Amino acid sequence: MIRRRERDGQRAGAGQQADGEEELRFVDRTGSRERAGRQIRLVDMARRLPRLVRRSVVLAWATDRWAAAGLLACQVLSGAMQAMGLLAVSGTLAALLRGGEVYARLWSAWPSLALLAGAAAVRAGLGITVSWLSSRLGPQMSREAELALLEAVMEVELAAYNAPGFNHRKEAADRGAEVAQDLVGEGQDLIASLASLIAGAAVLTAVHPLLLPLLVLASLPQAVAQVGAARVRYLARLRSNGDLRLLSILRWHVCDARTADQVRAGTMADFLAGRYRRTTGRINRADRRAADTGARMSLAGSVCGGVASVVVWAAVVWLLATGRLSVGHAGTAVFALQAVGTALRGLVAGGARIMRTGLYMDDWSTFLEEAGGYRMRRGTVVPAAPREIVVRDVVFRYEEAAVDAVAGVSFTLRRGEVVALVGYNGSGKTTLANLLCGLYLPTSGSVTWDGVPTDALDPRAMWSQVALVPQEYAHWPLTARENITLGRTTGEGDSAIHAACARSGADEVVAELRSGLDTVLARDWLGGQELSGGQWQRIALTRAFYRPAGLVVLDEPTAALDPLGEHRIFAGLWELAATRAVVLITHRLTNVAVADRILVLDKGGVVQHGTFAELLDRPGLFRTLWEYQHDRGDGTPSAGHAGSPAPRQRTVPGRTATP
Ligand SMILES: Nc1ncnc2c1ncn2[C@@H]1O[C@H](COP(=O)(O)OP(=O)(O)OP(=O)(O)O)[C@@H](O)[C@H]1O
Repeated sequence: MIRRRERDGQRAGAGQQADGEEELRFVDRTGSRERAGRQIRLVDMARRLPRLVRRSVVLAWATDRWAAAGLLACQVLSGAMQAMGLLAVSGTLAALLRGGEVYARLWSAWPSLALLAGAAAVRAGLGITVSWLSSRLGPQMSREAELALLEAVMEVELAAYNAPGFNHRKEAADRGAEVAQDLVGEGQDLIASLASLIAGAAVLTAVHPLLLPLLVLASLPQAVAQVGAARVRYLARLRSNGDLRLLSILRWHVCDARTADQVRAGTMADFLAGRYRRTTGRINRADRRAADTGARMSLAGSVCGGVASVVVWAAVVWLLATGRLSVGHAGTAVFALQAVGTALRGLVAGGARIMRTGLYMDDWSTFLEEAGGYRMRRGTVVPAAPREIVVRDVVFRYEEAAVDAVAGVSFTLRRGEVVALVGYNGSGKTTLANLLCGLYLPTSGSVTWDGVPTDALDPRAMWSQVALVPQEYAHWPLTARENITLGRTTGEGDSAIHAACARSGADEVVAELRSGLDTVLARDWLGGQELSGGQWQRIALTRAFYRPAGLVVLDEPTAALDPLGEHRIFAGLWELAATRAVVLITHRLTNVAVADRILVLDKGGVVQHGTFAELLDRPGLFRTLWEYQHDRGDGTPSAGHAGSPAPRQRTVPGRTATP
């Protein structure tokens, strides 16, 4: 019956609301984790526990070896103290129950009493030490795990972000890093329970060998129930992962300053709250189902455990009645039975918890090992600024896409050239630029930098030769200086930054900043300042002017600029291209007049190429696009559109007629 409920829970979490309404849900591939979660059983747990405890010790050791060693020593000592305490109980009872005068009995019992008090005091002290060391070690372990995850994420191929499976694995790993700190407490509880169990079991066996096996058998029903409840809770959480992700994204969009105006002006509050409420409703239903099932399992386990305990106590009474056990030993057995019972329950409950944490940690460590399956495995050739980038028959298809984003493109880009990419939305311009930069690797065909394919180049060395200003550039919450240098400084200091600002038009922006280049470009920070969209774009463009890179890619570089700002950028483009290869992507066709060559893309392929004048002269997609933009009502294209930069006259040495 319990199994059937677990299966029902899975169906309900798979994408359909209880009221039958279909709703947008994240792709959430929990297949392998689901299988792992279903394996949480007593036998698997017993098999995996040593490995999990070892992992917790190794992680703790790597984080802070003194704290880890201290914790282990405390637990071993605590177990020894427990055994000593139980022996002292036995000694005390034996002395007190012996015949004779009461003062004499008390006198003979006092060494055991003193030992009992001493052991209790030492255990209390050890408990405080354990909690002190654990609270120092736990958060550190999570931070170390987070850092390792960040480092792994920065080492993956950019293409990974287009794969739903990768994002899911990354989030599962994130949860693993978050719970890494629980491993300390859980590992400690487990070691403590084990130490108590060994101590209690030794004493119990010494009292009578029948008692320990009986107690273990009596504890089994509760153990099975607890592990079952842990499995149900883990699986419920796993199946709610997609919804939990949706909630965190909704929260971010509702609270973020950049979307706050649209939430209000778009009167989206009720819509977003409704979506949030429905999602939490689904999670709550799954949680409630798991809690109910877990409680039913625990109840069944407790009832069976209760009946089994009666058998154990009956055995003690029988041993006492038949003279197989002295009264003193029977008293010791009572304490030892309680101690061992508590330790066994602790062992199982702690085991179930650490098993669950272990599954999350598995997600984390698997991610680190494989970087979500997308670790960069490129070559080691260190390139100089490229003289020639050759694109040959390049095809690129995004993971799980039905069609190619770039379909059989060939052309050559040379140092000193400005090549413009134009075309409809979604025609593959940005993807092609990312292929030139080696951010993506071709599905087939090749992109070579001076004869070396991009997958054979050392990626960091290659990207140090790339200055990319994407359509959506980052607004780093850093100083203006750091926002321009991106952490890469030259020997020239601020003078190089000011020179780049002068070329991009950001000099006016920096001049108005409260602390100049030291101003943090985010209002949230003390003394920070926020910029307008166009001011941010000038800062982003300055990055390209500042960076000593051989390839510059500008994707819609002036979309937010005023006409003066735009004029400055395009007037400075030839100067920028003097020592570099420049790729320009823009929908404002008047601006592509500055390019030496224009490639017109449609559905991922190059359908036209040529100079600005050549393309305007011929019928084709470029002229159609031009007419859409500049049609003056009489159907004639306005080739001499006022304000458009003069077509570039300079020729590039070695330029070929082919694209
Ligand atoms: N991350 C992605 N995952 C899957 N498909 C993508 C991704 N990015 C782009 N695409 C698809 O690839 C195709 C080319 O997109 P690309 O961004 O290169 O076009 P573009 O010409 O730069 O468009 P725009 O002019 O709108 O910027 C489109 O069909 C798009 O849907």
